[in-house]
Amino acid sequence: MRCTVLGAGSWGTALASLLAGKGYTVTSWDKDHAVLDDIARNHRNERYLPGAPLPATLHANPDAAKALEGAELVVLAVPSHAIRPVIIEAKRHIHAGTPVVCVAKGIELDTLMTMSEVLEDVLPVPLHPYVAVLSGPSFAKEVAKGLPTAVTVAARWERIAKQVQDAFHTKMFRPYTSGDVVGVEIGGCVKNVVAIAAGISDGFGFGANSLAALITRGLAEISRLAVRKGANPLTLSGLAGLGDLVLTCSSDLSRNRTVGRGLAQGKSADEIQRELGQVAEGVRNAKSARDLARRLGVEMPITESVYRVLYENVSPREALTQLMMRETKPEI
Ligand SMILES: NC(=O)c1ccc[n+]([C@@H]2O[C@H](COP(=O)([O-])OP(=O)(O)OC[C@H]3O[C@@H](n4cnc5c(N)ncnc54)[C@H](O)[C@@H]3O)[C@@H](O)[C@H]2O)c1
Ligand SMILES: O=P(O)(O)OC[C@H](O)CO
Repeated sequence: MRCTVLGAGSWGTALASLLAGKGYTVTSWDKDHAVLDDIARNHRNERYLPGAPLPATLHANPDAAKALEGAELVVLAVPSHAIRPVIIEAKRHIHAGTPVVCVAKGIELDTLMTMSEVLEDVLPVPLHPYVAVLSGPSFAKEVAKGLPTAVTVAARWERIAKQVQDAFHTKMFRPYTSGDVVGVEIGGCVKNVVAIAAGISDGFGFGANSLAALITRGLAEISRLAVRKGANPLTLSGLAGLGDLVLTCSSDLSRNRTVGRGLAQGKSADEIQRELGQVAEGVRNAKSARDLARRLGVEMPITESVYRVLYENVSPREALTQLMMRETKPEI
């Protein structure tokens, strides 16, 4: 099978490496030509996955048309804010009937569309059923090391979800299928925002009680938003919901959690992101998820608090006080 992975950052490279390792013919594309050069010449991506050897069968091409030539599977692995421009550019090179798998976790600013909604907005109607999303607890660094990982692949068409599941399945990478595209997307996106709150909590030296409360109440508000968008609530207790939320809130590998820790130390989001040198989707998603929640009339107090810290100059301490001192209410 010929696969094209658009985006050669940490996640795109980890997945491209996985697919190439299965014997598929895989080509990576990115706007950063230095990264592509490193992949093609040295079988490395020192910028995003330092130290990870990549299969010699993983190719790289800076020309999107050539990279997409003959693709039977297209993976979109750029950050969520780049999905629209990238698919606008790529669509004329994608043949009808080719599954397009989005692995970015986000809600678009301004339009407040999920990634599959953005793809359906750009792609011609006959291609819509071929859109899939892959999400779940999956740090690129661990996948690149071949550590056991399970994820969810959702598509409107069961046949497409199954096709994508088969394409990614290995001894160490186990995808489950789902028909609940929006549930998988909202879970994957909003967990990044809750992870920032978890990082703040950790940065303040708060303990296990706080973390458990954030994960549980975070899941409650993620589920409220997802259900309001038509999701099955059970999806949110799966890999793309609770699974990814627990992972991201509790591991130091998480970039979003790292942002939260930096905020607790008094750094600005810009400064922390510069230091990271990689995308932390929760920063943008705090705004888009909060705007979407307001538009749909869904209460999301943790998301609202993270938004205030990032966009309204409220100090993390003050945001915590506001969060804790809201009017008391029943749990469910
Ligand atoms: N890294 C992970 O562990 C991981 C795991 C699961 C999902 N994700 C999701 O995958 C998406 C990508 O994240 P990442 O970790 O690979 O980010 P990253 O910061 O490691 O890499 C982003 C890549 O996208 C490229 N890029 C950015 N804008 C572009 C544009 N307009 N056109 C072409 N290329 C562009 C950059 O050059 C870079 O190579 C995010 O939505 C993230 O939440 C990441
Ligand atoms: O490092 P983060 O916080 O962007 O999380 C990466 C993945 O989304 C984990 O599943």
